[in-house]
Parts: sequence; C-alpha cells; structure tokens
Amino acid sequence: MLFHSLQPLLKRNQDHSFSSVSLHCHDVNSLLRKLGADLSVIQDSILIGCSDRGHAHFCLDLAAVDAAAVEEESGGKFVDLRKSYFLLSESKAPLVAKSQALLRWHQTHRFCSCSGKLTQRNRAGSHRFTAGTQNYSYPQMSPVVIALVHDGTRCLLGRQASFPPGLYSALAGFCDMGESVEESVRREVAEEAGLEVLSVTYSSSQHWPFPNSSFMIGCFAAVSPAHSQLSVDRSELEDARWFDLEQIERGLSVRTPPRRGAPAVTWFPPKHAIGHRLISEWAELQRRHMTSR
Ligand SMILES: NC(=O)c1ccc[n+]([C@@H]2O[C@H](COP(=O)([O-])OP(=O)(O)OC[C@H]3O[C@@H](n4cnc5c(N)ncnc54)[C@H](O)[C@@H]3O)[C@@H](O)[C@H]2O)c1
Ligand SMILES: [Mg+2]
Repeated sequence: MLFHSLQPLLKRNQDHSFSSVSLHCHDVNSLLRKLGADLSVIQDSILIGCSDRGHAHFCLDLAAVDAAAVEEESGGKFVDLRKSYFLLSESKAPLVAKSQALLRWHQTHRFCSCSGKLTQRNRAGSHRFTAGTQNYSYPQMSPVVIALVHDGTRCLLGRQASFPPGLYSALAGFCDMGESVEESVRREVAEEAGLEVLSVTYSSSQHWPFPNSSFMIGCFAAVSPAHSQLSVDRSELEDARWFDLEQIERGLSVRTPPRRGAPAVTWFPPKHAIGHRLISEWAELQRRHMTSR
C-alpha cells in the first residue's frame, strides 16, 4: 500500500467507489525503476499484517519520489487521509488508517527520547531501538473516551466549531494520565456539558487516525432526566443539544456529508466512525424499548 507524505494512493473503481492501490513488490520495483528512483527505498516498507491466505502486506511512503509521476504510472491519486477515510468502504478504511499511523509513528520517532541519538527500526517495523542500549519504543495510541450521554428518552450530541456545518457527534475527550475509562467519561461529560453521569456502560472501541492515533473507547453514559439541564463549555463545544428518537432517525437518514450548497441539516459521523455506531445502537435500543411498552 503506497503513500506519499502520509497520503494514501487511491483509485476510483468502475462503479465509482474508491479503493486503496495495492501493488505487488515486483510492481513497486518496476514502477521505481521506470521513474529512475532509488530501489533501496523498498526496504523502508513496514509490515502491516497478513491476509487470510498468509500473504504479507506492507506499507511504504514514497515521499522521496515525485508524487505526480507515481500517480501517472499507477493510475491512482494520493489523497489526504481525512478525505480518504470517508471515500473508502467500511472494510478498507481501517487498514489504510493503521498503515498511515505506523508510517507517521516511524517518521516522528527517528530520535531516542532518552539520549537524543538516532534510532533504528527492526526489520518488520513493529518497534524502534537505540543501538547499544536497551531503549525500545513501540507505536502508541492515545486513549480517548467517546460517550453517548442519554437520559432515558433523549441522547446528547455536541459539535466543535471545527466540525463541518451541521455535524453533531457524541462527546469525546482524551483520557488523563492515571484515569479509568469511567473516570474519564464522568470528567469529560461534567466539563463539556455540566452533567453528572450516574453510570457508564462499555459499547465498543476503534482505532481512529485523527489527530494522530487515538484509541477510541465507546460508552453509553446515563444521566438523570431530573438533572439534564445543560451547562455547555463554549470553549470546547460550539453547541450541545438533546435529541429525541425522531430527530436521531432524521439525522441518521442524511447522506453524509451533505453536498455543498445543500440546505442546512443536522447529520452524524459516517458509518465507520464509532460515533455513528453509538448513535445507531442507542436508536435501536430506544425503538425496542418503545415497542415493548
Ligand atoms: N471516531 C469518532 O466517531 C469520533 C467522534 C468524536 C471525536 N473523535 C476524536 O476524538 C478526539 C478527542 O476529542 P476532543 O478533541 O473533543 O478531545 P478533548 O475534549 O480532550 O479536547 C482536545 C484537547 O485535549 C488536549 N489533549 C490532551 N491529551 C491529548 C493527546 N494525547 N493528544 C492530543 N490532544 C490532547 C489538547 O489540548 C486538545 O486540544 C478528536 O481528536 C476526534 O478526532 C472521534
Ligand atoms: Mg471533547
């Protein structure tokens, strides 16, 4: 899987969907040869895993090679990761995200944080070390809690000023050193919405490549309907509101992201974001709860 300055190489399929370009090692070799590039760059490839059939998969950043020439030769295009993530299918996006995260980690950990000396990678690229020392470093993710707060009949969504217009998601925040997941959820919800969480239930998790490499821990957080008055921290969130099931269903039906120039609508993160998963899980539980009453 090829990248250029951390942008994955994508191609448009005949059915107008997008996929990442996967080339065989000898194809990469002949591509580099054609472009007159240094073939030893292939040794910078990082192992990202094995297919079910046991084929090893690697990623490689061709930052030292002319991007336009690679695009022309391969018929693909290097696309910014945020854009790529939403162009790719739910099954393809995580591998591209993982690859970019590994490449980014290697590019930003060239020096030992203890001695300042240059580090080396092991052959697979699973860690780096400083020659002659016991200093090893491994790729890291920052834990982030993402909590869908609910009060029995409504759920709480917020938006940061940096979000695209109309996008609302569950509240999220980086875990502080030493905190448990439950403590992080309680603190984030109190800080951002001024609410007291009564109980936290784990839902699911995902690796999220933005802003660097986050480990998203998805939870539901229950608050009392009698204490659901919001006190929104405007320095963190531009807005936060309660949504009932009908409003959530309307948001889930919006094609994301809405086209530029389309009328303003409320919409939610795309399917492969854990925010979407939490919102649709809550809607499903709420529907079941309403039909059983
Ligand atoms: N996958 C999803 O569905 C989804 C939905 C919402 C948010 N997110 C992600 O969750 C992340 C965290 O949410 P948030 O921005 O509200 O967090 P937040 O509320 O903790 O606020 C962000 C601030 O936390 C500080 N911070 C503390 N530790 C940090 C670290 N390890 N790395 C970077 N900044 C750190 C920085 O000052 C940063 O500006 C976002 O980067 C976003 O990409 C993902
Ligand atoms: Mg936050």
